[in-house]
This record gives sequence, structure tokens and C-alpha cells, in this order.
Amino acid sequence: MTDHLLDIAGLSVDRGAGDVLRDVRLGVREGELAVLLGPNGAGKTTLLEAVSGLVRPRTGVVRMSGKNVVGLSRTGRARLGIRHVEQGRTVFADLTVRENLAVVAPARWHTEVLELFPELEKRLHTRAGLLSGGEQQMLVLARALIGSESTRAMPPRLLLLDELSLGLAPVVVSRLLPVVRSLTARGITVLFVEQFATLAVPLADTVHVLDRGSLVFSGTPAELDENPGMLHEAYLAR
Ligand SMILES: Nc1ncnc2c1ncn2[C@@H]1O[C@H](COP(=O)(O)OP(=O)(O)OP(=O)(O)O)[C@@H](O)[C@H]1O
Repeated sequence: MTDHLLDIAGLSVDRGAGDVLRDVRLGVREGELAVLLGPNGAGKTTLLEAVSGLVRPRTGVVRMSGKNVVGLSRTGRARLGIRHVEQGRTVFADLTVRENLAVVAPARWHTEVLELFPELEKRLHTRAGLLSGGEQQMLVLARALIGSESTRAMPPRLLLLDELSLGLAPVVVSRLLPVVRSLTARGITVLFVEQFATLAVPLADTVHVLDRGSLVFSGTPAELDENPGMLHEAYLAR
């Protein structure tokens, strides 16, 4: 037994032109913030997709609380508390903040999550398209946290975030990432892919680095710092 909420072992994924993930072993402990780094095309998105059920592995196991979820549908995994915010996820620009939340769940479910986002609470009746880029991503995050009628799980147990900060200025990202960090204090385990490695690493408990489909480093931010070659790998093309 391990204290891992998420345990991946022997994971290989072929997206049609050979393996893009090769024999990956990675564990995420309950309540931790884990960041996944690596150059473009390394397989970061694919790894998150294999956990949430968007892609089917060629081989390997993905265990959530000890249960292998590989054979489960996306909804089945969501019911176990796996929530995936995919890359490029956006808001409904013509709907208000409140309406954007109501699309996923009734208003009585909104209260708890809005406590995390005072910016959104103040602008419930504003059209989402008028929010700043950072506020729009907070709304995306808020929707993911609320969950839906089909999953009925608030909060999620494991939140997978794929480049939430895409297109945002560093100053905005530096406001968004502490919000992500604060989720772990509420018992949510987070595995996230982040392009702003220099901002994300200091906030993380654990750093994983993928390179061309293979996991080449797992350790603490301090251990990453002690490894200049790996640091270069992790930050490559960033
Ligand atoms: N839908 C798809 N069909 C076929 N191949 C894909 C698909 N999505 C990704 N790939 C390939 O899988 C490999 C890994 O891509 P992936 O998007 O997982 O990497 P990444 O590390 O997230 O990259 P980035 O940082 O650019 O988002 C790449 O070679 C990519 O071309």
C-alpha cells in the first residue's frame, strides 16, 4: 500500500504514430500539489488525458485510491472525484458569471466555491466575456470545482489542470497560482501542467518532468534545483 491518491504504473499511450508515453510511473500523494513539466510534445496533456479517460492507454494501470480506473468511463472516473480542466477550456462569453456556474450546477451549490473567488462573487451579474483573462480562468476553475449533476462531487478529490494560464500575463498567473495552491488546504489533490515553470515550481510539493514520453525526474522543488541539467530540461522551450 502507498499513501498515493493517484498511482500510475507502466503507462504507455500510442496516439496512432507510436508511443507518446513510455512506461511512465508516477504517484501523487493525497493533498499535494504536483506540477508536471516538460518541453512541447513531451506528453503532458496525454498523461492527464489518460488519467481522466480521454485516451485509452496501450498498457499500464491508473489507480485512484487503489482502484484501477483504466476500464472506467469518464463519468465513472468523475464519480470517483477525478476532475479534468482541459487545455483551452473557456467560459460562455454571453452568459453572466452566475449563468456560467448555473450551466453546471444549481445555485445552492455555488456558495462554497465562490468563497474561494471573491473577484467572481462581486461580479455575478457581469457577462463573462467582460471579465479579465485571469478572472475568466477563475470562472473555469470555479465551474470545475462545483462539479455537475452527473458527478455530484464537490469538491473533487483529484483536480487535473492543463495550462490554465495559457495566454495570460505572468502578473495574472501569479494571482491565479496561489488560488490553485489554496485548494490543497481544502483537501483537493492537484496535478497540473503549467507553462510558467518558474512561478509554479516554488508553489509545488512535487515536480515531475517528462521528456519525449518518459518520466525523467520526480522530486521536490529543492531536489530539482540541485539538478541543473534537469532544470534545463524542465524549462526547455519555455
Ligand atoms: N489527438 C492526437 N492525435 C494524435 N497525436 C496526438 C494527439 N494529441 C497529441 N498527439 C501527439 O502526442 C505527443 C504528445 O503530445 P501532448 O499534447 O501530450 O504533449 P504536451 O507535452 O502536452 O505538449 P504541449 O506542451 O505542446 O501542450 C505529440 O507528439 C503530439 O503530436
